[in-house]
Amino acid sequence: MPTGLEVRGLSKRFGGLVVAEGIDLDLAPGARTALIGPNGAGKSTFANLVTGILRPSAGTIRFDGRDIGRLSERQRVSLGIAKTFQITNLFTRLTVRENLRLPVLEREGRCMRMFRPAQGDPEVEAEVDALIRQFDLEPLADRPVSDLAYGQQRLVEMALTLALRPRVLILDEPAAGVPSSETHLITDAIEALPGDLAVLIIEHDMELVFRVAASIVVLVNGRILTEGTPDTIAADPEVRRLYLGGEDG
Ligand SMILES: Nc1ncnc2c1ncn2[C@@H]1O[C@H](COP(=O)(O)OP(=O)(O)OP(=O)(O)O)[C@@H](O)[C@H]1O
Repeated sequence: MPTGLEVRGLSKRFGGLVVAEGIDLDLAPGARTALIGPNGAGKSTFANLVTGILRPSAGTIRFDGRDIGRLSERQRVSLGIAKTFQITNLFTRLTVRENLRLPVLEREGRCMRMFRPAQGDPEVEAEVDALIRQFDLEPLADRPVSDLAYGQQRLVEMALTLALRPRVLILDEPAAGVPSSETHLITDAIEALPGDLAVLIIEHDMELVFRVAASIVVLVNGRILTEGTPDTIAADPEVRRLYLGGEDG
């Protein structure tokens, strides 16, 4: 049985506007694939189709061989398909540690415990501590999220998503809005993700993309223009002309 995510012929129309057309994409365990393309190419739409936020007009989405195209977003999360939380989902007045407890408890179906102090639960605390260590957040763990630099807040966002224990992780513009002096935090965090996790990175920062991706898919006008290793993509004249800003770019 095939493992991982297998997308075939995925299409999406908004009225007469075609925003995804016949997209085929596989994400096996351990994949580090970047989805790049100009503004409006359909990258976020693709992510929303995979996570179930949007319904496709045509095509199939399989996970471990099972057709998941009709499952809700929540059902897909419980199977292990997760997209990074947006920063707006962080409780900025709560500490990093307090924020991280929430998805751990949520995953365990123990939301009710939020009404009682959760810090007494050693299993939850051990897991939260491990996430804090993984993302190098130890010195900040007991500070309110609002005290953190933007890049660090984006790390908390990634840690929150990892707390759901996904098998496929979609990072939707993880470096967007992050000052260049903090981009290394994001790159390092992506490089430190579990080796067997399948990761799809949607990102405009080409330095980040070329550092972390093993494979790059170029989307233009809702269609895959080309895909390949970073070296192949960097050398592709059409990609350079259409996306990377010309032959000299
Ligand atoms: N709900 C919607 N209704 C109508 N059109 C939409 C909707 N969502 C997205 N679009 C259109 O779909 C196209 C693809 O948008 P999408 O956000 O997926 O592109 P993108 O590649 O992620 O762009 P960016 O890099 O700017 O985030 C755009 O033309 C956009 O205007």
